[in-house]
Amino acid sequence: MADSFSLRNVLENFKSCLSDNKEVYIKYYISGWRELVSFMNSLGSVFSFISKDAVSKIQILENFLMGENGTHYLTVQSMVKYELDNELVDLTKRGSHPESGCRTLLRLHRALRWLQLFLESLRTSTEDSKTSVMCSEAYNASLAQHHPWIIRKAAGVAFCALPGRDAFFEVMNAGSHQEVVTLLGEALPLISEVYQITEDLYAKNKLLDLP
Ligand SMILES: CCCCCCCCCCCCC/C=C/[C@@H](O)[C@H](COP(=O)(O)O)NC(=O)CCCCCCCCCCCCCCC
Repeated sequence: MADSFSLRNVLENFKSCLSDNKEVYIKYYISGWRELVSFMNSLGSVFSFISKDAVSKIQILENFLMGENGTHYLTVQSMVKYELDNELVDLTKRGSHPESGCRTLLRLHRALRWLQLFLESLRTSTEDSKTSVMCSEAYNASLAQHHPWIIRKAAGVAFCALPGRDAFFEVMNAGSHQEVVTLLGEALPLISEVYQITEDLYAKNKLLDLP
């Protein structure tokens, strides 16, 4: 539910993501994204084209996880191995597997980089920092490179509708400004670790440019 969002829940999910041997559980990865999407929805309908796309990607992964081959989708590592071994991924151009788990997760993975940059700049921001500026800088340094002009344009319009820094800290629902900053300091290393493990795995398997 939109009004039950708390930054703490996001943190909990990303914490639960990592197994003892540093594999990434898809279940918690997508729960983390669901939390973030519910947060974004509470910010207003200008963001709905973004949340629709995120939800559809979360749903694709959830369907794999719940489906008959679900055991192969327990972790990002097992998914990559299973889909590659069974030639279930379109590697160079879109073909018979336009919605593979690998390419779908890659889209969220790139968005996780945006999140990491955005949260880091929120954490270190000062009273006169603007959320819209922090958000678009994080976007330009990450996701934007993968988006066509029209999406970049629409994203830019949406960013202008972001609440100011004070209100933003408020809706994160994690206590005082100082408490939010502390929590961000705890959350970021976890998010970064999940990001880096996925990035290395995708790089090793040459999956970073999946169509
Ligand atoms: C709170 C501010 C929200 C700003 C969100 C920044 C991300 C902007 C992304 C714009 C994406 C526009 C939608 C369309 C995307 C697709 O074209 C594109 C490519 O997909 P395709 O290869 O299947 O065609 N899709 C993507 O790149 C995946 C985008 C997933 C975006 C997820 C964003 C969730 C944001 C959650 C915000 C939470 C704020 C956190 C503060 C505590």
